[in-house]
Amino acid sequence: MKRKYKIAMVQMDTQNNKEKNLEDACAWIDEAAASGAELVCFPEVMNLIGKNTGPGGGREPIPGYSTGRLMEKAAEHGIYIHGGSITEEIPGEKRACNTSVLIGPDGRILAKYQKLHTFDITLADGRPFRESDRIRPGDAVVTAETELGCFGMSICYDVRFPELYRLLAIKGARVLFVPVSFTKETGEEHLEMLLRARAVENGCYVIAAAQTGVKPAYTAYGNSMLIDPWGKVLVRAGSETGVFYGEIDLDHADAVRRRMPSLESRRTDVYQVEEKRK
Ligand SMILES: NC(=O)CC(=O)C(=O)O
Repeated sequence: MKRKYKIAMVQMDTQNNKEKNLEDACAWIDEAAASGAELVCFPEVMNLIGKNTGPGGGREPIPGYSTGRLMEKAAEHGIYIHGGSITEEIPGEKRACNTSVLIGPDGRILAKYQKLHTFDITLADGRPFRESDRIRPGDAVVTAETELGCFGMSICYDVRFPELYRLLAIKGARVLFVPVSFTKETGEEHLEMLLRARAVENGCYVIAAAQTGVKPAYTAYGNSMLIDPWGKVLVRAGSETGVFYGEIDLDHADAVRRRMPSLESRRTDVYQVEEKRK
């Protein structure tokens, strides 16, 4: 297993032309691979936001067109790609899923995760935002064992539910994916705090590649972040698009867990988080 490697987070301003979004994503993958990144990570809804004005449809099966493009790029460069998320067509279902994939260096999908917690809130200006009108929540907690260590999967609003991350850590995760498209208002107040808390309480790296820019329903916060297991913000973007680089060091992650053994000190005789569906 590789203990130290370079990662790339792609901060995107995804809009309503899927083909353009994917062309940009592929160019960023080429750039990241050329600079030595072994894992490239994308934000939530990386391929399309809004009604597609380019060729092709909106929702897709997985594997399908967008994940196929990422799979080709992973195989071409021999790297891992975390595909942020896309809107997944579910056969026979009215609602789609908000779904992440992790793709291995041979171009195959290693793990697929459907967002568990849908973002149903009232926005700062009083408008309701109900992701569950369009998105059916998933029902599985997903980790992926790889040559780069064990990854825990999650998406955006999930970051507000610490039980999920505790379960991911118990299942072996050392690096947590949190692709986001946070609103500017909630991001300014909460995003860094939530990401750092999930990192510290679980002794894990957190990779949060973000959406930026003005979307149909809200302005996205940007601020992609890589956090280390001690809670240190190693890399932080602003509101610009582009590729941001950092390093994962699993020996450092082990050292942090030795220094602060809070996972081991849990009182499972008094309380427990439990995975209900396997
Ligand atoms: N957009 C989201 O899913 C989450 C978000 O903006 C928030 O939790 O705040």
